[in-house]
Amino acid sequence: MSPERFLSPDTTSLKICGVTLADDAMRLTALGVEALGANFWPHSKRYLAPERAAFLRELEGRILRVGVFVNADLKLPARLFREGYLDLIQLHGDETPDDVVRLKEAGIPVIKALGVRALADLERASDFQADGILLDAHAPGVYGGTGETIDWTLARRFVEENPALPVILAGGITPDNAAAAVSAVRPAALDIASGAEESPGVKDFGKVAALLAACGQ
Ligand SMILES: O=C(O)c1ccccc1NCC(=O)[C@H](O)[C@H](O)COP(=O)(O)O
Repeated sequence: MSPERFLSPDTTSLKICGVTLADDAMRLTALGVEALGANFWPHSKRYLAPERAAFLRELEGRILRVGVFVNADLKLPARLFREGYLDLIQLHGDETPDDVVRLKEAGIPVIKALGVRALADLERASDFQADGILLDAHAPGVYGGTGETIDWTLARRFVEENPALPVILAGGITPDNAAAAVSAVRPAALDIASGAEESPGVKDFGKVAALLAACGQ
């Protein structure tokens, strides 16, 4: 799976975020999940230390491997991309438009996450020359993985007003509301952490199967 295919608006792809275990990554791949997220922010409940991430290299070409970073020194995502751990970088903190440009100039595909409370938060999207924008709950200090939903009406309007911009919808998506999220927002992808796990960093494959079905797979 290439970043371009994952971000294509033709269908809604599924990204399961916060993977910490090699076995979970293999099972997601075997089930045909398009993308997994590995969280390299040390304060996350789903933190994956780079020295424990070797399993990601074995999955090259079989599932899109997305690295989640929060206010990191950009040398870390650049190194993990260059060394074949990752296919796409997700900046999920207070990164600037220049941070995105620096990674893009190094040939690294990037998506930028925005915490959404109101229309003004969405207006920041045009500052970033990212390959896609991820809309998540606004979560000061925690940054993500909260299980809180965002206003899907605002998200749908954002998708309609930016037809050339891949939009990934996150925040509080579960097997119970995923199909409704797809039909209300029609994003390029759904991104799910807490709604796909039995405990932080440990995936629940009954939930994953239901989420795949909700995305029409
Ligand atoms: O999941 C985390 O712990 C996390 C912490 C800090 C930044 C980002 C984080 N997760 C990134 C994701 O892409 C999640 O899928 C997204 O925030 C949605 O989470 P959830 O509402 O639990 O599905």
